Amino acid sequence: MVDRENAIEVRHITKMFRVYYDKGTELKDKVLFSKRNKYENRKVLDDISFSVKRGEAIGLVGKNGCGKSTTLKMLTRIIYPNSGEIEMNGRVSSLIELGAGFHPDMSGRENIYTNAAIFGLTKKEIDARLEDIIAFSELEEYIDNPVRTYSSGMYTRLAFSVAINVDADILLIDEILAVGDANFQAKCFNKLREIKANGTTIVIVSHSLGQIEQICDRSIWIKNGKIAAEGIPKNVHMEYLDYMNEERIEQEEKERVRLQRQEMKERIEREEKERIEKENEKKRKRYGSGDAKFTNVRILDKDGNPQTTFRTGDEMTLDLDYEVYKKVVDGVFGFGVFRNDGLWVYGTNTRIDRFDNFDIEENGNYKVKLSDISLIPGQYWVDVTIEWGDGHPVDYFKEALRFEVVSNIGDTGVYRMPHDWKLTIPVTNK
Ligand SMILES: Nc1ncnc2c1ncn2[C@@H]1O[C@H](COP(=O)(O)OP(=O)(O)OP(=O)(O)O)[C@@H](O)[C@H]1O
Repeated sequence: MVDRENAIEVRHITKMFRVYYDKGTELKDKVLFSKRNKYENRKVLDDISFSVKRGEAIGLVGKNGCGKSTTLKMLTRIIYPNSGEIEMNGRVSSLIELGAGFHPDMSGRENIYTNAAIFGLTKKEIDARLEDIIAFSELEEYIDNPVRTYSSGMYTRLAFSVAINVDADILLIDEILAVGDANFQAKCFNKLREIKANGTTIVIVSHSLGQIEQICDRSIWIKNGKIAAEGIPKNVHMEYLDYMNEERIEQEEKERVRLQRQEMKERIEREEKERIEKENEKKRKRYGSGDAKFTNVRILDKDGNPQTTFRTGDEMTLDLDYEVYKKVVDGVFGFGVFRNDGLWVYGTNTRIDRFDNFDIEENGNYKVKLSDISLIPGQYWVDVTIEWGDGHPVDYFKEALRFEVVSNIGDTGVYRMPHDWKLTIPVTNK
């Protein structure tokens, strides 16, 4: 011990635990990951040093899993650090694993003797304080029954009574004040203050910051394996609570970002699905046996130039190249015109137009001249087709061409019906 004033000296301790990976439950995961490294070494405490003066009471605080109990277990020598040193100056009594030394078949009284003996008390010393121990435990009626017949509360009461009556120099307590009923808790709490007043060194791990503030002179906050702060409990706890609050806000922020990312992922997936659907839709716009196919399709004006805008009454020509991959017997060429709202305006083919039967054997071209497109202004689609004689499609090319009709006349409907007015009333040109 470097400083005789110190009851506890912890110097540069590091503690690692092996954390085992979950290999997954499915056979596939087990096979895939069978050779994977099965664990990693997790550093729970990273080069921690602190000391506790004789008669001083300190509290260890920090969020779940930060290593408070691990520290206490190392002080009790239930476990050992991977590196660093711990020195304890005095007899240690620990309220960590309550009643760990109890024998279930022995009575409460017998267990008091064996347990107190472990703490180093002689039979005489135990005799002297037996009544106090039994009285504190409130187990007078049951003290000669085997402890296996005790409820967990009774068990805890007995263990606590022994541990605080063995006159230890150093008392290590892990969340002990959270056990037992409220009355017993209050009794333990008062007893601890009494023990402290008598000069016992105390180290407490508790989630109840209030309890630590009432008993301890100092708090040590452990965070990410290091000591984040130490000092007057109230001040350390304030800092710790601020941090926890910030972390909670950060968690909420993280959760918000996670939700946003999920939404974005879902949107991308939805858009991709829509894109695929559109693609399929496009594919559906062209179907047939594929024995022949349109290769180049366009609309020409009356001068033979490609054009997509026409006036009502203009001339237009559909100019369609096709390739043949397999002879189409009794082939039929056709076309249909649709307004962009889907209205079928017109349709015909070479069979309807009484062509003699012909086979489509070689690459070629066909043209359809529409000498007077008497359509009302709007957008129009043209479907072009190659079919077998029985009407089955070879290449049905839906919406292969688009054109627009413009006019400044202003009549309405689908197509301009040729018409003559004969007025019987006199008309005056103004
Ligand atoms: N025997 C062990 N093997 C593997 N990991 C362990 C072992 N004991 C503790 N740990 C891990 O070490 C870390 C610290 O545990 P410890 O019990 O010391 O935390 P704590 O601060 O007391 O938490 P709590 O407030 O929840 O009691 C945790 O992540 C825990 O899972």
